[in-house]
Parts: sequence; structure tokens; C-alpha cells
Amino acid sequence: MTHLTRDALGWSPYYMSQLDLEELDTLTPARIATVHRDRVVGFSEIGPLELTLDPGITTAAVGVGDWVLCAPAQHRLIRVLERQTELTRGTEYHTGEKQLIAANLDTLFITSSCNNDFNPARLERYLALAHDAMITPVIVLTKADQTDDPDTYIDQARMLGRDLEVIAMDAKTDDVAVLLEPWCGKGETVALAGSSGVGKTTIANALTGGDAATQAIREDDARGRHTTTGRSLHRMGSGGWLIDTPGMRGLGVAEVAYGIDATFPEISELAETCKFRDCEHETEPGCAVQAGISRGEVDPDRLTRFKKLKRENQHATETIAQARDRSRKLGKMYRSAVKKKGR
Ligand SMILES: Nc1nc2c(ncn2[C@@H]2O[C@H](COP(=O)(O)OP(=O)(O)OP(=O)(O)O)[C@@H](O)[C@H]2O)c(=O)[nH]1
Ligand SMILES: [Zn+2]
Repeated sequence: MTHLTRDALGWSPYYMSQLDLEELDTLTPARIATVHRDRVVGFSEIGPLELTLDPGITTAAVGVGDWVLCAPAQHRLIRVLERQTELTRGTEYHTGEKQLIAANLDTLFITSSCNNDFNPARLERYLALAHDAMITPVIVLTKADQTDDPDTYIDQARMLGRDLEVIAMDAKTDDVAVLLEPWCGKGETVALAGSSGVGKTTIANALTGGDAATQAIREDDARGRHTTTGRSLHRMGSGGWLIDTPGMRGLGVAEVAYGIDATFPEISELAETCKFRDCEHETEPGCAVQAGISRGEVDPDRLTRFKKLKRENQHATETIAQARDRSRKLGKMYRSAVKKKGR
């Protein structure tokens, strides 16, 4: 652990460019590995560092995978560097907050099994989140050993995007590390998403060569304390990093209009040329998407799922916007009340 270089930890010019000269001289960059209630642990060139948070930085503002600047001698986290990517979940709509799942991911392994778990709509939801965050999605199909015809699943998955990478495997064999190696090299950061039981833990263990899921908890138990998020950063045998994310079983979409369009390029591109700007792609004259269906270029089932995901996203996005508006107004009221009292 002590001999990891910044590059091995995933450092890049993107983060370097955010430091001024004084910071370069005096502060140490670290990559956040675990987040606890009152402190975080970061990996750095000088080894693992336990850091306390200055007032103003909450554990909500720093997540696993984040790059931070710290003053190691004082165990102080000074500031969180701007993220290259962030994967969030939109579950707390009513508060206007989105919860950070993982920072600075390069690749998301969207995992499903070659059985009843396989569900195009669910895969597209994950694809939209990944595309929106500019994270490379890879579809990983497990339990290929439990079906006579894995190709039908592979073919269906390939239909869910252009140039979409689809990997099928028996996650209980040594194939896992070899098949996923292209995304797990030195300094690369990955995470696994998918329903319960599809094999995420099995794959994580194969990639990290250990009991990834329980490692962080055990490390903490020894001190009688617990991680608050349950998320943690683990080194993979191939030199990359795996962010273990228990919250990745079901995700809501919010504010991912771009990601949805990117997930359904064959539809969103045609939609640009519909006669009406607010075309619902149903029976309107001059609908380019319906014309695409007639020509056999657009799968009508994809169109149905595209519309459904758009509706869900729109609803959640509006709910978040309203909640933010409400809390802004409340804040204003509070500030003016304080002012009056002070007079
Ligand atoms: N035959 C076969 N079994 C698999 C495969 N992948 C996972 N399993 C088995 O499926 C079960 C569930 O796997 P897990 O790795 O625990 O699944 P998970 O996605 O981590 O599940 P949660 O922790 O509930 O989210 C275990 O019994 C695995 O051994 C596979 O490719 N082939
Ligand atoms: Zn249309």
C-alpha cells in the first residue's frame, strides 16, 4: 500500500490542473477509500491517511473515489477536487438532493444474468445513468453456464446501444479477471451495478482476489466503529480500483435527459427531425420516429421504453426542482427573519 504512486491511484492531469503552486508544494493528494461519520480514509503516495473534516466539509460532500488535498501531519482534509465523473442516485427527490454513489468512475459494469433477471428496461436505466455521467458502460451477463443459449441474451443486450460492449461469463470461474481486464488496468476505476443475486459480489471477489464486500466492514469492526456509507475502494489484481457500492441494486433516474437520449440514439436522432418540436411520436403528422418504425429502423418496444424512462425522468426532475425552490425560499425567509430580529 505504501508504494502506490499517484498514477497507480488514478491521478491525471485533470486533477493536477486544479492545484495552485502553493498547494503543489504543501499539500498531499489522496484518493478517498472509505467515508465514516466523522472522518474519511484516503490512499496516498505516503500510505493510507485518516483524515478529519474541517467545518464546512461534510461527509455528504466527499465520497468514495474522490480526490482530495490534505495536510497529512494534521490529519486534515483541506478540499475536494472537482470530479471527472460522478454517479448519483435520485432517490431523495423530496429534499432536492441526489446522493453520490461513486466519484471518478471510468467504467460501470452493468450486471445481469442469463435468466429471468434479464430485463432490457432495467439495463437501459443503468445505461442512461452511465451515459449521463460520461462513464463507460459495459454490459456483463453472468450465469452464461446456466443457459443452453447465451447468444440470445448477448444479442438482445447488443441491441441496447451502438458499439455497446457486452461480455458473457460464468462468474464462478477464472475467466472473470481476463474478460474484464480491458477496463481494469492501472489507475482505472470501476463499479458494479445490478439486481440482487446477479453475481456482483462474486465478480468483485474475482477482481480483487478477496472478500471485497466484507473487507471494509471488518477493518472497521476492529475499532468498534462502522462505516456510514458501506462503500469502499478496493485494489484489483490488474492494478485498477473497484468501488464497492451496496446502493446499486435499484436506481431512480432524475436529471438525466442527456443520458436517456444517448441510450436511445436511433430514436433521439430521428426525434430531432420530427415536424413538431413537442412531438409525442404517436400519431402526429411528420413524425420521423414513426417513419423510422415503418422502415424497420426503430424497434417499437424501444420507443415505448424510451418514452417511459423520459416520463419518469421528467417527473423526478420537476420534483427535485420544486424541492430546491422550496428550500431556497425557506432559506430566504429564515435569513430575513434573522435580519429583522437583529435590528
Ligand atoms: N452458476 C453460476 N452461478 C453464479 C454466477 N454468478 C453468480 N453466481 C451465484 O449466484 C449467487 C449470487 O451471487 P452474488 O455474487 O452473491 O450476487 P450479488 O449480485 O452480489 O447479490 P447481492 O449481494 O444480493 O446484490 C451466488 O450463489 C453465486 O455463486 C455465474 O456466472 N454462474
Ligand atoms: Zn415524432
